[in-house]
Amino acid sequence: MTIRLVLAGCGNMGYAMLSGWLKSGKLPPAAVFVVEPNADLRKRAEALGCSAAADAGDIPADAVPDLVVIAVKPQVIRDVTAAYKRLGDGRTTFLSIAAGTPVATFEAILGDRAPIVRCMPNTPAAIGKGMMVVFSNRLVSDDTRRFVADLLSASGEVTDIDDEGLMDVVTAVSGSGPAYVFHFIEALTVAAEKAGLPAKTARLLAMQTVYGAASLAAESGEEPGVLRQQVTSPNGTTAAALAVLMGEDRLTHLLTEAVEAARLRSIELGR
Ligand SMILES: NC(=O)C1=CN([C@@H]2O[C@H](COP(=O)(O)OP(=O)(O)OC[C@H]3O[C@@H](n4cnc5c(N)ncnc54)[C@H](OP(=O)(O)O)[C@@H]3O)[C@@H](O)[C@H]2O)C=CC1
Ligand SMILES: O=C(O)[C@@H]1CCC=N1
Repeated sequence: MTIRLVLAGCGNMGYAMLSGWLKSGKLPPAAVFVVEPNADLRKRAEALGCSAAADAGDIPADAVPDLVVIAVKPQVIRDVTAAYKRLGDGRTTFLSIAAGTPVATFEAILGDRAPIVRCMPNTPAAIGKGMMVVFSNRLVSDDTRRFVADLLSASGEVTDIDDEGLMDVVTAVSGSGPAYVFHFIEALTVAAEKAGLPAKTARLLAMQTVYGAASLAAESGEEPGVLRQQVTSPNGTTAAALAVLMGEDRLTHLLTEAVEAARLRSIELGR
């Protein structure tokens, strides 16, 4: 079958996206060629029905994929991208998910004919519940934008931005954000255990509470603040807890600091 998509890097995020695409049926596994040096990760991709190789040099020489997805660490991005220079003649679109790395870095390597899309996904993409934020260079045609948006929509919500400078804060909010929520689950579990619940029950309550609350916020169409007030009886238990979290805007300050730390790191990674 014709290779339509090359995935360079099938680690945490590359695999999450690949799984979402294949599950949706938008892409047949046989149309995907994975380049990944780690043998175990190659096997994992092959188990999905994709072809895989350790090196970009193993891609059939006559292959002209619609899309090359660059899903490697920002630290190796230049070397990895250079291996695909032959595909920079305008027929193949490049989609990078690397934190920090600007479109200009790819343009400098691939030349001035390559359509380049920069996307910031997150790991819930693996189950079709990701958040994908997309910035495209001027060579990406409307047709290609639609094609990429359709593919990415298999992984969850897709939104465009036209100011690339905002990608660092996007990364700090939705790219890294699932880790903040996972840590919240961990922290609530610890608090529940410290207050006397058995470990298994503590974990179940923390997990289902976050899942249920996020689902209610997404599905009810109600503002989070209104939903919060619906839980908070006057002078009740929730009010007592919220006085700790919201007093002096504690949690908001903490998250503002965390997002700023991630944003600054994203800028550093792009240098
Ligand atoms: N994880 C996340 O939640 C998110 C990650 N991202 C971005 O996604 C990118 C990948 O991150 P993540 O998946 O977490 O990282 P991983 O380390 O899990 O995956 C990257 C994979 O690329 C492999 N690799 C190294 N060199 C090459 C090469 N020359 N060709 C092909 N593959 C290669 C690595 O192998 P080896 O380990 O052997 O070097 C590794 O398996 C990063 O740029 C990150 O900023 C974006 C949004 C969210
Ligand atoms: O931690 C990181 O750098 C990557 C980018 C966003 C999520 N993970």
